[in-house]
Amino acid sequence: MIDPQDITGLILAGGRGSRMGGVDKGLQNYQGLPLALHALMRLQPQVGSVMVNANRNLGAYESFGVPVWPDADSDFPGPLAGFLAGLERCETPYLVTVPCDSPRFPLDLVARLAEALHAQQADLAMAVTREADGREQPHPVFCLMRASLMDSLVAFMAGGQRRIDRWTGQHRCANVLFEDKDPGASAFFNANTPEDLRA
Ligand SMILES: Nc1nc2c(ncn2[C@@H]2O[C@H](COP(=O)(O)OP(=O)(O)OP(=O)(O)O)[C@@H](O)[C@H]2O)c(=O)[nH]1
Ligand SMILES: [Mg+2]
Repeated sequence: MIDPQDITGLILAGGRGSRMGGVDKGLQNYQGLPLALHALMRLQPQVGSVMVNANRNLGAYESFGVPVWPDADSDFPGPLAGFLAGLERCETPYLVTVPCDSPRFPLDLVARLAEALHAQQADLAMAVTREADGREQPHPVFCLMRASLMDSLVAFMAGGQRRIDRWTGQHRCANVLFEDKDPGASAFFNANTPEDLRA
């Protein structure tokens, strides 16, 4: 069993938001509150502590009352840079990431990832959903990992690589299937465009 207190939660809000016109996606309102604040409110009860990874408007994220860490590199190399920023600051044995733009992710996300990681003695666990055509769709930014993977990630990124699936593929990974009762209202819905936000 993994104690939730041994897990640090990280909200990934460090992207360019280019499909949303280059805005800071985590600060865009959804049902009256910033997207990243929705993520924070959902994640906080599931873990021991939470931090935010952001690269712009750091003061706005700090006003949520949790630590905020930017990427070490300021050239937006992708979500793995956020993983690294989190692992560098993580003081617990586990780190779990969620993106800032999925305000309805499951309330038992972390518990189920932790259960699978423990049961399979894996290094990582990630969420997977089933598409309408039966295919399994991984969601690698919903990822629980051992904090000891930091050295591996440093080496991977130092080699100029940035693809999440390439890195996770180097480790023993537990895939956790979340069945959506209503695929039209998926818990893993994410807002990439202004239209997504209004939907
Ligand atoms: N730290 C960090 N996080 C990133 C970076 N790029 C994307 N992310 C995060 O990874 C998650 C998934 O990325 P996307 O949904 O593609 O978001 P995005 O990159 O801001 O948006 P687009 O520019 O439209 O692709 C989001 O939570 C982003 O904040 C980056 O360069 N650094
Ligand atoms: Mg992107």
